[in-house]
Amino acid sequence: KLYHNPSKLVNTTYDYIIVGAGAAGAVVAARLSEDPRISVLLVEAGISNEGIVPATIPLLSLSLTPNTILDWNFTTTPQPGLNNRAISYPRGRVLGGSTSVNYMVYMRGSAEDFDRYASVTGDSGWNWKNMQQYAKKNEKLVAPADSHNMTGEYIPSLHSTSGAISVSLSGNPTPLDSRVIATTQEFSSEFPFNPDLVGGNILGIGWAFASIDNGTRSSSATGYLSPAYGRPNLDIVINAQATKLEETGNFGTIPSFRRVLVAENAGARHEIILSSGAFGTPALLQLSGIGDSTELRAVGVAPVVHNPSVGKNMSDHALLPNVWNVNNPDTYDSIFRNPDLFNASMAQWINNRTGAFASNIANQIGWMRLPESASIFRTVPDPAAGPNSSHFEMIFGNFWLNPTTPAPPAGNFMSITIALISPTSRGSVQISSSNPFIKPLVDPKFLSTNFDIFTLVESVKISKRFLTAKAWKGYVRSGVGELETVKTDAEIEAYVRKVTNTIWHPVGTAMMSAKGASYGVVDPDLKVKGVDGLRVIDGSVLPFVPNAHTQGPIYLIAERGADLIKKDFQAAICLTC
Ligand SMILES: Cc1cc2nc3c(=O)[nH]c(=O)nc-3n(C[C@H](O)[C@H](O)[C@H](O)COP(=O)(O)OP(=O)(O)OC[C@H]3O[C@@H](n4cnc5c(N)ncnc54)[C@H](O)[C@@H]3O)c2cc1C
Repeated sequence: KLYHNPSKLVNTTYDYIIVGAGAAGAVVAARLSEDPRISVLLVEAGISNEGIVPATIPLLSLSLTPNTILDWNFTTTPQPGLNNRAISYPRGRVLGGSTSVNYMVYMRGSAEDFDRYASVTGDSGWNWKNMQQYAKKNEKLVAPADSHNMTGEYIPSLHSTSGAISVSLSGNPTPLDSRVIATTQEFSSEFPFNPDLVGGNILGIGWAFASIDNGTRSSSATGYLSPAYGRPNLDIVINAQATKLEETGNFGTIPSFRRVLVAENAGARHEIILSSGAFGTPALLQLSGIGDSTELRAVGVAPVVHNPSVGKNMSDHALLPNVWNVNNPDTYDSIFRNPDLFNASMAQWINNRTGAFASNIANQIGWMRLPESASIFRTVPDPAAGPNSSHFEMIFGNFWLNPTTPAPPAGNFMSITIALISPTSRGSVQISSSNPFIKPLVDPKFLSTNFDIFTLVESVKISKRFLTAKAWKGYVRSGVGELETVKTDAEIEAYVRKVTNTIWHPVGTAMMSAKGASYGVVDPDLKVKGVDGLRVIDGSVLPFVPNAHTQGPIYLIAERGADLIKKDFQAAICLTC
């Protein structure tokens, strides 16, 4: 049952309470409630996704954040690496969490990402091979909105057609498509074509998948929660911000936390699962006395469990929007600017779910490495997950793809927006008050290392080289702003620091580590270290940001997390059976 107000909840005790209905929380709620013996409460601070039409139209995802009712509206602390700019940092606050407002690019990560998670946690269950069973439960490959023949754009055997989230190739061709692919042929050694970006081998440029079903967003709310709504053992409460977890006793010498404050007190017989995302989860742990004791005392929170790793180790993909003027009116800029074209695109989408509105931001993306001879490797070890993982991503947008700077009133554009995939900067999320309604300080420490700035500087030169292929002759006119004029490394660095922002993929703030490790927040089974009755299942457990837009890997983590809980539940009831 869906409750709109936490004070109306009839039950106050459940087997499991999940805090946060985003990518991960929705998966866990749906999977646990498949078992009719398990009662589940899913608590979500935001509103329902039902009836929010722009959130269903893929291209309008650009309008959903920042600073809307669907967004937590975080802002970073001033970032020295970005000339002290404080940048807005959207997070979904709605059923489906950030999957209801995101740009829908869908990947799983590189095989090496998951193998590294397995090796740093000492749990082979996180390795790529084992995680493919969860990829199968998550992905449902469907036809693109325009039903075009997909031959050559993907490898069918790498995909699942039976999972919960609908995934498709772009259903709207753009003038960039043939040019990007022709460049992979002309410059095949530097920019090789990748025949399928989802299968774990991510290097190269290929066709992008998106969580889109028949021209409509597929989110954790539509893919996981909607089919579970009628279950009598699942309650969902929205407009309900959890403000604190309460200590309920102890298990041996360690404290138990099985109650959560959501207007009323709600208690869990088995566990509370924090799925509040990379900002919400560490904040809730800290508000509940789990964190660095000195830092907690400084803001008036009584420490219960000293764990200095809570809120630390944040990593994210910094985003560098490189935009060029092009000689073609057929870019999305025209649609956004011209009410007649906008209305025609909307009418087409309403009529048959096709056209520009049925697609997301990019039809092709590329995953690139710095050359092995790059001078940075003389002083810095390669931070990538392995030799088949990337240092940066190229996102090819048929428009002004710069989320933080509005497009000018005239002109047509293309973007090669760069995401820094293997950053070495690490930031933090830290409450500044014991008041749960005061937002935590979010400090990603963007571009605070030599490796990060080196990589983005090189990526500008590499992107410019990409556009020297024959396919772009007569198409690209000039770089926008300083992009056109910067030449020396110092000039490019100044440009990078001026325009870089984020692609909103924060992870690591409640990172998992091996059992018994002296750092980390959760064990490999996602249970909070030094605490009984509490797990974290969301992006915050990932120790390194993956080679992917993060929803896919987080869906997979959540599928396995739900499996781990179900096994423990079975074991617990068998003690008494
Ligand atoms: C604008 C934007 C664009 C993006 N584009 C892409 C993309 O194209 N492809 C991709 O793969 N990824 C993308 N991402 C990232 C991706 O969506 C996230 O990595 C993923 O959704 C994170 O999953 P999560 O479960 O950790 O957190 P979330 O999905 O953010 O869910 C956390 C949930 O917890 C709720 N919550 C938080 N605190 C509390 C509390 N105290 N009480 C109750 N509820 C609480 C939140 O409201 C939210 O619903 C994008 C993100 C954003 C913001």
